[in-house]
Amino acid sequence: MASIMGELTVKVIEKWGSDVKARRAIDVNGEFRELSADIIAHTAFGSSFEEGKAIFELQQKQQELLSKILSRFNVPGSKYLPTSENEYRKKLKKTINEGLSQIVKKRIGLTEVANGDRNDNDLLGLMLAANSEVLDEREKILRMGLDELIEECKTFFFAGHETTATLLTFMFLLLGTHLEWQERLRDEVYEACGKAQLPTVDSLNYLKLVGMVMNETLRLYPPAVMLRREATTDIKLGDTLIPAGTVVGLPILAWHQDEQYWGVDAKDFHPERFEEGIAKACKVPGAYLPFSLGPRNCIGQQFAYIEAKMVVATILQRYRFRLSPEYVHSPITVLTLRPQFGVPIYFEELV
Ligand code: HEM
Repeated sequence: MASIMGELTVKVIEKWGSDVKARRAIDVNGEFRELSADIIAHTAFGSSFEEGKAIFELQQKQQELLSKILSRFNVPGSKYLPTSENEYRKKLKKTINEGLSQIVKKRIGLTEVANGDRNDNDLLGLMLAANSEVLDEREKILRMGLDELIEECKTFFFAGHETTATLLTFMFLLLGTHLEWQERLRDEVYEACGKAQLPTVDSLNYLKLVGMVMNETLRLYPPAVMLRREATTDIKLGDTLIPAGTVVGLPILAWHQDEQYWGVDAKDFHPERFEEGIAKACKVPGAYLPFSLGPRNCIGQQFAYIEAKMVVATILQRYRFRLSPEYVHSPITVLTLRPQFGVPIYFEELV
């Protein structure tokens, strides 16, 4: 999986060649969104990645539409009216489900007829393998149907694509303005991974400074700025009663930048705070939750760490970079956080 991440990153870098030579700025937000979509399509669907990516692109349209709907006042029941927007929404959903259903059915067919011709190491293969093992009565009940498998594929793309792209984008914004940190990270990458060869998962484990900058980026720019939880029973929090059925918003971004938890430099880029790990960085460790906490926390956290380290290390090996003066700072939330006007970066090839 990690080698695919590295190979896809190199492909993207090669595509930048003419812009770099002509000293044109590159919007890394667009590039990282495409790269993370490619990575998740390959790791989720293996050899069927092209079909998977086409479906993911439709899912992206669905996300943008949902964000638009959520940001305006909606009359209850209006989603059932035969408006052109509602028709488009339904059509998108149908096309996505049919496309994914075909990929899954094709793979089930391959699994049954030609064992040697399938790739079980991708996410879909692993899900199908786990799904076909019926060990006892309890597991039989847990088996997923086609609809559930399709929903899982959609969740993985939705949850694992924009989020990692946001992390990478803001990391480049910060490293493109804190050039001394960029140099420190590059030295670390050279030492752990060498100057030219693709980093391995083992070598990524030695990238402590890269990990600190990643944690600090997720603190300042958490891709999920707000989480919601519904109280299933009446709950007392201090003196406040939260009645069952109440939806409570958890303001992650506000907690991540609160001086009472982080100190007076709460709004500044200061990766050293993570030198001794996450638990020691904050006065209240539960106030740092870019991946949420508890039983529904992020299942893809390690995947995201490996992906981000691989992309950053591969680029640092080859390029020095700085933020373009054209950059306009205006982060917005379109379900996840993103820079409204992109992040233009000038790259310079290292010889
Ligand atoms: C920097 C990258 C990422 C961030 C910041 C992030 C953040 C989160 C957060 C905050 C949640 C909890 C949502 C909630 O409770 O409402 C979540 C859930 C989830 N994430 Fe991630 N995520 C990232 C990358 C990924 C990746 C790469 C994958 C998949 C490969 C992934 C898969 C999931 C899934 C499947 C869930 C739902 C878990 C459940 O409901 O049980 N995430 N993520």
